[in-house]
Amino acid sequence: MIRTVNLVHRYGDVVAVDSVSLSIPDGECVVLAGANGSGKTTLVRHFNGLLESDEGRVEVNGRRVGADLVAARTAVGIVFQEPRDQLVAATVGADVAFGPENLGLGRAEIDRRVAASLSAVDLDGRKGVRVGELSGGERQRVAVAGALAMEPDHLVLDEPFTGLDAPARTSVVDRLRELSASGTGLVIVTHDLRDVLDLADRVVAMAEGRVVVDAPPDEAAASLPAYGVRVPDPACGSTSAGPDGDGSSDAAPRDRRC
Ligand SMILES: Nc1ncnc2c1ncn2[C@@H]1O[C@H](COP(=O)(O)OP(=O)(O)OP(=O)(O)O)[C@@H](O)[C@H]1O
Repeated sequence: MIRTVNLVHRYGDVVAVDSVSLSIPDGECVVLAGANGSGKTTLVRHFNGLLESDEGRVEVNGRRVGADLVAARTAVGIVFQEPRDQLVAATVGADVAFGPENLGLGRAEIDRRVAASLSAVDLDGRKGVRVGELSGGERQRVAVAGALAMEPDHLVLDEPFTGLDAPARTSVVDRLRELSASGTGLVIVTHDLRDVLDLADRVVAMAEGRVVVDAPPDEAAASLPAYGVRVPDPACGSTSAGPDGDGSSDAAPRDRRC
């Protein structure tokens, strides 16, 4: 369980997260939506202690995050927007092994985790491949595998579809669907719900640092465009976004999907 209580984060005069209280039970798939700058990334960086709060607190499994960072980072894995920046080793296998090695696990356990994590993202047998030879979608999946190798209760993905073409997006969504079905909690950060709405148990939307929507997807969908969040068009072939979103690219044919 991830829990924030009246969490406030400021960057100088900017209140990026403004008194957010949120509980995310184990196993739940939450889509965290909102326009650019609404505070999503800042909020999730608190989930495993990458930032310190100005006010309020964050707990993971009932413990304050700052009191046990290793426990928080083991329970909550985060994959950021640009996976290229997160791959730390030369080969796929070495990269995925990096986290478990830092936990001080034995070789057999590390090898088991690497194999299971690569299998979960459909990259079985690719551990010897050099990271530089991977496509964008494959790099994203290696980043997810690296987080999975920590065997987290919750996997947080910040804009996991940025820069991916349609087949790569589909591949990542398929993997996320399987992970969710196998019990891993997911928090998917996005300003575009087209790929993920049907995965979600719950949609939380932010605007100006506050939670403005917290509801099941069917209920949430109608109010999201007003907060700059693209939602799938039931007629298929177009999307809608409010004035605060980046709906300017909606008309681009390459961006359309059903
Ligand atoms: N390192 C930083 N220094 C100063 N201001 C920041 C910093 N990071 C974010 N901000 C500001 O905090 C607010 C929230 O930003 P944040 O990145 O958390 O929002 P977001 O919803 O994740 O946006 P995006 O979708 O663009 O990543 C914005 O006003 C942003 O400009």
